[in-house]
Amino acid sequence: MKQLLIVEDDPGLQSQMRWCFSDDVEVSVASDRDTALAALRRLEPQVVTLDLGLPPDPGGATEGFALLEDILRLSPQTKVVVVTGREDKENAVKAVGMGASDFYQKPLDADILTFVVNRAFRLAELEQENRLLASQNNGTHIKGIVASSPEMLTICRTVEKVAPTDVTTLITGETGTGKELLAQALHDHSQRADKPFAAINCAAIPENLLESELFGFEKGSFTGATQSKKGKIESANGGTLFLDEIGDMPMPLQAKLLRFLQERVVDRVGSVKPIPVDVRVVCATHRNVQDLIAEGAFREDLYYRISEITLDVPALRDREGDAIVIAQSLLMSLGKQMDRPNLSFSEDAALAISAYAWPGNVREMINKVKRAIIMADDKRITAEDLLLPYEQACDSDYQLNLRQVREHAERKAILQALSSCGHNMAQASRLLGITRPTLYNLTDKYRIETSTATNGT
Ligand SMILES: Nc1ncnc2c1ncn2[C@@H]1O[C@H](COP(=O)(O)OP(=O)(O)OP(=O)(O)O)[C@@H](O)[C@H]1O
Repeated sequence: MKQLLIVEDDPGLQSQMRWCFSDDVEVSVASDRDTALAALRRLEPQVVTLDLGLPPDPGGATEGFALLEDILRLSPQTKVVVVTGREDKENAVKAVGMGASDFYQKPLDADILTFVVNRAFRLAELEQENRLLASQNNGTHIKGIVASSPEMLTICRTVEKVAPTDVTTLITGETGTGKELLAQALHDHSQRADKPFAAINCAAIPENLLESELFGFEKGSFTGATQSKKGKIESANGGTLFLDEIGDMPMPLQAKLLRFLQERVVDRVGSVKPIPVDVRVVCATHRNVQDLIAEGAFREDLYYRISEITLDVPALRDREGDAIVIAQSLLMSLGKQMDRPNLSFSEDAALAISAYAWPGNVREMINKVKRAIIMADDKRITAEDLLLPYEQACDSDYQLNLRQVREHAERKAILQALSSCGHNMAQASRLLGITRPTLYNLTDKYRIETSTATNGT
């Protein structure tokens, strides 16, 4: 939602100015410097109109200039439109020199004022988009990958280095972390980019069909094989073959794949004539391959073949700062696609996004952002729209104001005390220096689970 703060000490002008703006702008008013600063902190307006002649110096401009400095220091991205008297060009120019984005001269003309203010909103919006794009491009030149965490930027750099080589690469990581995206990036950044990228999900195809899918078959090799068909490996010739969920490949096929990787020829089902194929192989799995080897479900020799280079993609919760930049980028792209382009996250949503553990990683985030775009009542998406638990936001480093800092600290101390004395409420309350009823009130307030605290006497 567009937030406009009007700083004006004349009540008549205040209400005239209020009426200039349509419903899509939320207008608030302040008559002096302190009220204006409080509103700035609370509402974070994108645009402020600032009458330089404020009390205690309504005839001069000292208080107005002091406030202008405060605003630009506290919130440099806020666009300040300075309002001056008709003869007061000098101060207007000085204000712009100090960092105001524009000026407007009295007497009030509704058309000009809305024009100037809307231009300031547009500028604020463009700058916001720019900041977002700059943070997305933060070191990664890989299409589709949004990242700002050092962990992910390192992975992207490795991809850029490894891509031009032909080494067989294994990408591991939880589901939805972007393994397929990275496999595609390895292809796009290689000499093979203009050749096919053929992907196959080894877990999605029934065991009896996987062999012919991968290696192809000759006419008449089984019932229903009315003509010969190339397999995925052959169809990737010259390009890249992406074997997703390689950990789920059945043992007999692992042997056949190993032979292919060693000899670089495929034997179609029902054929005795090996066909040479030139592909670069990239594999991925969300499973722990070492465990599979220990269980006897994966061939160790195949593992060494496919993991000449391994990229271990961290879970979203282990990438500091990535969740919020990816969520912002998804909101922009999905918002446009779904015809709700001007949505933004409320503070509680941003906090909840950073604090949530994202077990389904980016895939889960895509679903939640899509849902929120549909559910949001106005321009601000809340934690509730995202179906994220608000209390988890307390774990975040982002703190909006003192209340939140205090609540965060209180909640953390209670959780620590409870866990250090085995959820014994009496002990925990002594440790915290409060009474047991107070502790119960606080655990209710912060919705802290006390069900294990049955022995709290
Ligand atoms: N860093 C990122 N920036 C933007 N989008 C991302 C990022 N990582 C993943 N995505 C998106 O999230 C979705 C899931 O990614 P992808 O399919 O690559 O994950 P995966 O690890 O291969 O998942 P699975 O193991 O379930 O196959 C895709 O739509 C992808 O575009």
